[in-house]
Amino acid sequence: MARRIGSRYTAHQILGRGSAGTVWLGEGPDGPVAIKLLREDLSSDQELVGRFVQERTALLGLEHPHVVSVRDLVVDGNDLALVMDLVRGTDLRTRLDRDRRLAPEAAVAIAADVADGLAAAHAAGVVHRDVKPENVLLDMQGPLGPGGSHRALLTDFGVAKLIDTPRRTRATKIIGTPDYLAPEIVEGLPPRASVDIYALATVLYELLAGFTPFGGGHPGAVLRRHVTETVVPLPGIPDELWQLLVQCLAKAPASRLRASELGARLRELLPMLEGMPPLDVDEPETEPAEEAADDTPQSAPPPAAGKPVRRRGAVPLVPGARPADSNRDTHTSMRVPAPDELAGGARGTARAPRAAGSPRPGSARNRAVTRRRRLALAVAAVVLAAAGVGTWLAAADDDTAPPQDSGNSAPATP
Ligand SMILES: Nc1ncnc2c1ncn2[C@@H]1O[C@H](COP(=O)(O)OP(=O)(O)OP(=O)(O)O)[C@@H](O)[C@H]1O
Repeated sequence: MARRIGSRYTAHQILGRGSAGTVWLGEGPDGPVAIKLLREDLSSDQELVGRFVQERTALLGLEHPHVVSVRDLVVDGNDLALVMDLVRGTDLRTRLDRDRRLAPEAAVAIAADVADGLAAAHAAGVVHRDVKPENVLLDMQGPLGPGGSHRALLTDFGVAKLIDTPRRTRATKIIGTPDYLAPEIVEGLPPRASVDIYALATVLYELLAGFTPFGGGHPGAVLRRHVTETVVPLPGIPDELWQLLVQCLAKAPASRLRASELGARLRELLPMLEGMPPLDVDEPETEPAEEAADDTPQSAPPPAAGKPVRRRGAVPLVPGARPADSNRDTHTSMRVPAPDELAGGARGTARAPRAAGSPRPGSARNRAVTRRRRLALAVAAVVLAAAGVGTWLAAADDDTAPPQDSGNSAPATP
């Protein structure tokens, strides 16, 4: 059923729902548009409405081929709406759900588009703060790009910032999507442009691998990994691409590339990646939920003991929000962990991509492989002990957990 939004727009049909509201296919004076109608509890918040109006210029000013432009802001009675360019296509999460992994050329082309969009935003002083596949739209009506990829456009600019008002989120709270949160945010520092680079590198890793570098298990474990763990190389990834990922996933924000440079470097890699098939990587084991300590996010239902939890996110962007027809819980709202919580605990760590076909940790097959290796090691121990180097074996005993560097340094190349 059609619905009037302000005096100039009509919303015809729901395109989808997110945690902040519903996106409608609509019509305006200049043709079709997408209208994001914010949830009623948000639109009735006077402080939030004030911020929308204040940020109007920044939100409306962004024009770029890889950014979904906001055309208008409507404040009308109980309605608070963002009127955007309509993108005829799908979002990158839907594409990933369908294909699981993309060929490196297509993945890099999409990431380069997003980097270019970010470069324009950062030049205008706007930090996105919520770069993730859900916020990348693929234009399926335009011409195809490298590797058959569709043009990618970044959407939802400024929305995270607007909703993240001091009253809603005290300084000790983290707002965002755990898998894509830069370590400095986890540590409570204010988000700068480099958080978008970290999030984009996480998205690129996910496009290549089919999972995020630090995701899996309870959101608290995910946040800790961002701060303490080093990204583990993906089997078969070209070295130049890996180095770029590592640089942009650096713990130190200053070590990451700027968006414009990242876009240019990614495009330089495209010819080299032409025709390369998707990487042959299996998803690492998801940790059981009971690893969650006392940092259960607000409003998240307690997971059943021992039951694996879903890989992404926990609770909506705004406490109390529940996407009505979406099964994607993509945001978290948690307190900033204390330093000892971030540093401590091996639980939920030691995730590593496995080459396809290699056994999962803890599986029967893995235990059989482990037994065989232990036997081989025992035999080797006898030989080595005879040679007087038996101590070497003690260090080599744990063959199931890959080495994890908890520092900030870049890992070795694959
Ligand atoms: N400008 C647009 N043109 C076409 N479809 C859009 C547009 N913006 C959003 N959509 C679609 O509307 C749906 C909901 O988008 P929305 O931005 O509200 O949520 P989200 O980003 O998926 O989740 P969240 O807001 O919780 O991060 C998505 O499936 C997206 O594909």
